[in-house]
Amino acid sequence: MTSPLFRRLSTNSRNRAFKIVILGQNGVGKSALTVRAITRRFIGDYDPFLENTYSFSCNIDGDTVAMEIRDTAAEDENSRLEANIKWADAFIIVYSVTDRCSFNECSRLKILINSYAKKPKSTGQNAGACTPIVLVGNKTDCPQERMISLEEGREKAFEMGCVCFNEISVREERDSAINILKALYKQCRRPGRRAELQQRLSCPPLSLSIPSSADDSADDYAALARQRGRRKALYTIS
Ligand SMILES: Nc1nc2c(ncn2[C@@H]2O[C@H](COP(=O)(O)OP(=O)(O)OP(=O)(O)O)[C@@H](O)[C@H]2O)c(=O)[nH]1
Repeated sequence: MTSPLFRRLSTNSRNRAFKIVILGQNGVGKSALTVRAITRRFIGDYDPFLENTYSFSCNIDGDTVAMEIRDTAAEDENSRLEANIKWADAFIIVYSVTDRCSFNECSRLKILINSYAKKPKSTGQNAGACTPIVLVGNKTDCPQERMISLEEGREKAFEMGCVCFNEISVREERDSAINILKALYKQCRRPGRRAELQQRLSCPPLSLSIPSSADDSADDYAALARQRGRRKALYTIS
């Protein structure tokens, strides 16, 4: 990915951009999601060994928001993964709905985030419990190859304490990727939102939300939460 649209960042950048790391097993579409979010384009093939951090800005409800997004490489060794987790403010964990292995990998990544994520300054809480994570099931354009149902994805998001869950097709959908980034930002950076989120995530009931593109799912999600004896989904991003 060498497009001049991208500005590569040094790892010790001091700007105050919102930092997001994309994690997931190889081949799930991390690079595709990153490129789609920044350029709205879908490019078929990406170098699986490249890890890149990109800066860009986007308009969120009239505000220009600076973001840094790190697309991690498939072969990242654990020490690199640890560094990436420590760097981030928030995470997108991606699996492919056509690949059960990639789905199982999400739980391992959540455990690593629990171990390594930045500790919130304001509280002595477990860092992982307060770390905003979005779970994304990609490749919904391959229904014949689907191995993970929407319900399984939602259940996993509950288990992992994710703030959002959505299924998308990076290939087919132009705006889903950027909507996920915006949703994550809104959950974390709006004035007062981060503290509220941390407080709620530190409680046993999980707080979950649905990006605006999945409005229809919000009621289902809330119903699932009630069925499981958990609090109704706390946020619906508009
Ligand atoms: N059908 C389909 N293919 C996709 C989609 N998103 C990505 N792909 C394809 O999946 C393959 C892997 O995509 P990448 O973006 O390189 O995946 P990655 O997770 O970055 O892979 P690594 O760099 O190896 O970790 C490529 O051939 C993409 O074209 C999608 O939504 N639908």
